[in-house]
Amino acid sequence: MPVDLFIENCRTERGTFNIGVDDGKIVKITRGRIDASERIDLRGYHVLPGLIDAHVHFRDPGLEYKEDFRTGSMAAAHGGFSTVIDMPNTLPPTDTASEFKRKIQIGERKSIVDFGLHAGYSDPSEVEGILRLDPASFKVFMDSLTLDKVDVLFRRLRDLGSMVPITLHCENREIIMHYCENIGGVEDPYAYSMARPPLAEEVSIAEATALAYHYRHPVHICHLSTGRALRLIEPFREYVTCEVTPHHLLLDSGYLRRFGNLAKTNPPLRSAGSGLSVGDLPDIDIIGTDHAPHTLPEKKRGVWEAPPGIPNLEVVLRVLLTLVSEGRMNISTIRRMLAEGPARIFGLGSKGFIREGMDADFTVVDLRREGEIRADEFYSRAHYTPFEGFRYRGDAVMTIVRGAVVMDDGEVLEGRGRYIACHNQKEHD
Ligand SMILES: NC(=O)N[C@@H](CC(=O)O)C(=O)O
Ligand SMILES: [Zn+2]
Ligand SMILES: [Zn+2]
Repeated sequence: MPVDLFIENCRTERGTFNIGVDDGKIVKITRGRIDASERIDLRGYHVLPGLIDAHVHFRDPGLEYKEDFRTGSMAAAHGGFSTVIDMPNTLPPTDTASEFKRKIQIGERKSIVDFGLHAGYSDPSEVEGILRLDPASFKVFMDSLTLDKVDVLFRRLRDLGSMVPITLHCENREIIMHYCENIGGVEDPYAYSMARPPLAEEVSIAEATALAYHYRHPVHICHLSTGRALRLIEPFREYVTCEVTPHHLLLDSGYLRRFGNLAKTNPPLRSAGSGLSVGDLPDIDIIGTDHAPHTLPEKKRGVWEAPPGIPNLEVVLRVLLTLVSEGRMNISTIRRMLAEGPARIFGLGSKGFIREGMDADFTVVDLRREGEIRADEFYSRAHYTPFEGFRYRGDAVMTIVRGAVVMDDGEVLEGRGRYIACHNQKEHD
């Protein structure tokens, strides 16, 4: 009985194999041949497990004018991602069981790649109903929620016997408000950065790690922005995982001079030398894009009114592969931080690895393909990036989701993304 698809000459870091795919799953990894209805020859390319971006904001529902599940998932496919995990700060927030269910339906109708969902949190009585819908985590913005409410979430999850992680945006609200008062609305992007100093992140991380340690509950810290923040996490690695974005890894506050609000993001880009660098990657669990699209008119507002956020789905892999081509990074780091790591932390049991029985998700890259990053070529609705003009060497040439090609040679095709139940084995029906 022929399988659906036979993918040959899949070069990976562990050697070159042929892969048999049937019903969306990897059914055979072999050096031999398999009878199949369809064939793809990947000679000359490098094959990664389908990449997973655990930190995207698709703005759907409620803010679709910025991005929606269709445009965001097309940007994901174009950027080489076969799975994303979407954040809950939509309108209304995805912090009730009914809103969570609604977003599953929106995603299954519009997404061309697979997706998980981070739940929001406000009412403790919603937690149990949301848990039944298999969220990747509960996301809390520490710059907008008081600690007593965060403590109630830890207690609720403990009482319900759940080990679903709590994902945190770590900036301390009181420190920010205090620094804002002292700076008083100066119309300069640097002033905005000074109002959200590294100290606000460090204090919030201290709170987060203390809660994780006290409750012995997994905590995932988003978009670390300084080396000091990374060192604060060190003693708590048993319970705490962390993420870095491409902009906090490679850009610094100097970019604000040239890009202004287009480089405005929370936490802010840090001064050269205090941020994170490629040398820190072994101590960091995952790379997340924090794909946070806004419109150009919104970004043209004043420094204090323009919304913070940078769209990175169509930038991150090109930037990382360029580091690989420069010998500053090993391609296995991409596999660890953009596939294995997110799958492990967020319980995507059928994804993250090229193994028999796993979903047939693949990101195919051409390590030699060169080009220049241009926001006007993005599938995202957000046509801006502080990486504008970045000359890259290495790009995604094919994205495969459960055996279906959703991007081929840079062109995004049709696709049917599926909601992925996290932290348990049952497929979401
Ligand atoms: N990172 C940002 O600056 N903005 C994010 C929110 C967030 O991740 O904090 C957004 O949703 O726009
Ligand atoms: Zn955040
Ligand atoms: Zn975010």
